Amino acid sequence: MSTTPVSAAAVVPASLGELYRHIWLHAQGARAKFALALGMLGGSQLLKLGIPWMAAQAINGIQSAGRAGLGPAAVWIGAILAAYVGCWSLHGPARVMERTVALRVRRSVADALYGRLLRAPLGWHEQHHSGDLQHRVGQASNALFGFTQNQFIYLQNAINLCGPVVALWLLSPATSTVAVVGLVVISTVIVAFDGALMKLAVAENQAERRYAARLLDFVGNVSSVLSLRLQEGTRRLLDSRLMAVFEPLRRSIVLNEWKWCSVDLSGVMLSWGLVAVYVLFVTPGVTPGAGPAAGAATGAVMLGSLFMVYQYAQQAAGVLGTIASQYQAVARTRTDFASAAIVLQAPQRQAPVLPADPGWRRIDIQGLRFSRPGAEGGAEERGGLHDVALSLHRGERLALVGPSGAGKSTLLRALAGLYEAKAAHIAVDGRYVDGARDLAPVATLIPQEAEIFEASVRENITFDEPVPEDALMRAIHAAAFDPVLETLPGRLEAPMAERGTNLSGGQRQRLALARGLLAARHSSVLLLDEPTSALDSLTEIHVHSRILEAFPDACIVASVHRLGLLAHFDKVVFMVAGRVEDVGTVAELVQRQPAFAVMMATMGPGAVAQPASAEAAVAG
Ligand SMILES: Nc1ncnc2c1ncn2[C@@H]1O[C@H](COP(=O)(O)OP(=O)(O)OP(=O)(O)O)[C@@H](O)[C@H]1O
Repeated sequence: MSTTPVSAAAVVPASLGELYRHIWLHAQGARAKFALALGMLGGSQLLKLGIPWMAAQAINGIQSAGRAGLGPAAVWIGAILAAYVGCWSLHGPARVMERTVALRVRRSVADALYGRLLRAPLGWHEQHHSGDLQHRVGQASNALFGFTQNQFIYLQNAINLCGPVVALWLLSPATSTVAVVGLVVISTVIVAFDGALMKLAVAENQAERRYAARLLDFVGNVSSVLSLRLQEGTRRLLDSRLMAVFEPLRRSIVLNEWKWCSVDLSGVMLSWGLVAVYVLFVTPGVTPGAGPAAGAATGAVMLGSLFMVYQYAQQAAGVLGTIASQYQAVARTRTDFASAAIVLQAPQRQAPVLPADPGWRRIDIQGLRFSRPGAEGGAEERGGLHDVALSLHRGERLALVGPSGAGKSTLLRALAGLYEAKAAHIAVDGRYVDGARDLAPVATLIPQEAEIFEASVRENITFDEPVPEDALMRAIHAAAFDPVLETLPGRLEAPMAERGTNLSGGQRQRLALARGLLAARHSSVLLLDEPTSALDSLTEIHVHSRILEAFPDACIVASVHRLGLLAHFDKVVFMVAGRVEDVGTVAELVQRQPAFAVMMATMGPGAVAQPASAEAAVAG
């Protein structure tokens, strides 16, 4: 997990077009099913639109013919029931199909975002909090999932809005015109409210991610919080982050009430206004489909027709409420999905260029340069690599030595392709490989961090990849985890606690090392970034001999702090401030590099540390 601050990049809500583009993209394999579902849902809604008209026929029939109208009315009522059955036989299966596609979309989005995170360079990850990124992946995939499975609502709203307007037009163009004007005015008000609400939602999402990231930091590092008695301090910090979420939330709560009040009042005014327009301006008895012109003779308004106008007016006004609520949900979806933008725009590591040739004998790296994002070109460029040159020979063991911060881990990460080098010339067996800047295809980096997951020992090592049992046992042996395994009930199936808290620090590191060595079994370059730092000196020497034994033909490049280990290495690569100062045997470097000589004198085999000279060595 990175400890750099949460990214606070501005978020622009995703457009509707973008949402639909992503649905289309991620519904691959089920696009026809999705289109069919939408067609069926539309059909069901259109069928439903005819129901008020059928009801009007039944009521008008009874009003005109009295008891004699009961028979035809019963037929219309039967038709209404049949229409409902028809609606459901389309709607039900279509909803199941629509939601199934939504599940597929969610899976595909979550996988695509995770994939992009995995292809982003490590340097990019170091600038983004893992809790923030995790929140973004969950929020964006859930947002698109919800949007996909709610298409029926949007379709239903569109039809319910247009349908009554068309029906009213057939009944009375004047009423329909008033309805359209009213709907446009109310929609404008809704859009204005939601524009403001969306801005608040962006601020709320950002604050929410900062809160989630901090919570993850504290819960994930609970042992430091408890042992350093940081309970109160962490509670205060978390509370302040939560209050930052509440600030935009409180404002949107108030704005929301204003919005709903306006929508509700204007809806009621619209539906009764339409009934009034119909009664005042439409001549009774000329209503199309109103049945016998009994009303025309008396000048009375036909009840069924009035009921129909009221129903359609209610439907149009009622749908506004639904649209207002859906529009708000869509606005939220646009904002939530936009939180994936950082992941979608993350730089992606180049595909490996170096051929994964297992037969190489010598690799020469020259002019390797790396800059940390944001640090490029500074007068005192910190944390970079400067024109590093290194030759790797098959079967050779190289120890990277240098004061803390010299760039040993940075070099190993750049060689493994986790950091993207700005420039490098790589030649394999004397042949320059155009475009190659790292050794990723032939190398495996085993990191220092012993990240243990809540899973069995086997799962922690293999990550559920099918692996031959003997390869697994060889990796466990090389990492010297076998004596620990003997003591675990259930052995390979023994459960590990989150972060491996049921193991000692050194045991955790050996378990993680076994995972690394298994992953490296086909690699010809092994990059070790102090994966044995938590072991006591004797165990560390023991583990190193086993690793060298297990990889006799590989080139091993290891960052070494305990200089007692140097006897296991052929050469020392001495680094200071991001540069390789010298390469040679221990004896040669003691002669040529005074700083190295001081380190050997104070920390080498048999040395007794002298604080003054140790300081000189660290100052490098
Ligand atoms: N994520 C980062 N962002 C910015 N600077 C960093 C980052 N990681 C390391 N650095 C800087 O890069 C330089 C080299 O760090 P690196 O970890 O490679 O040193 P090292 O030689 O491996 O040190 P150590 O022996 O203490 O592990 C240091 O100045 C360090 O502060």
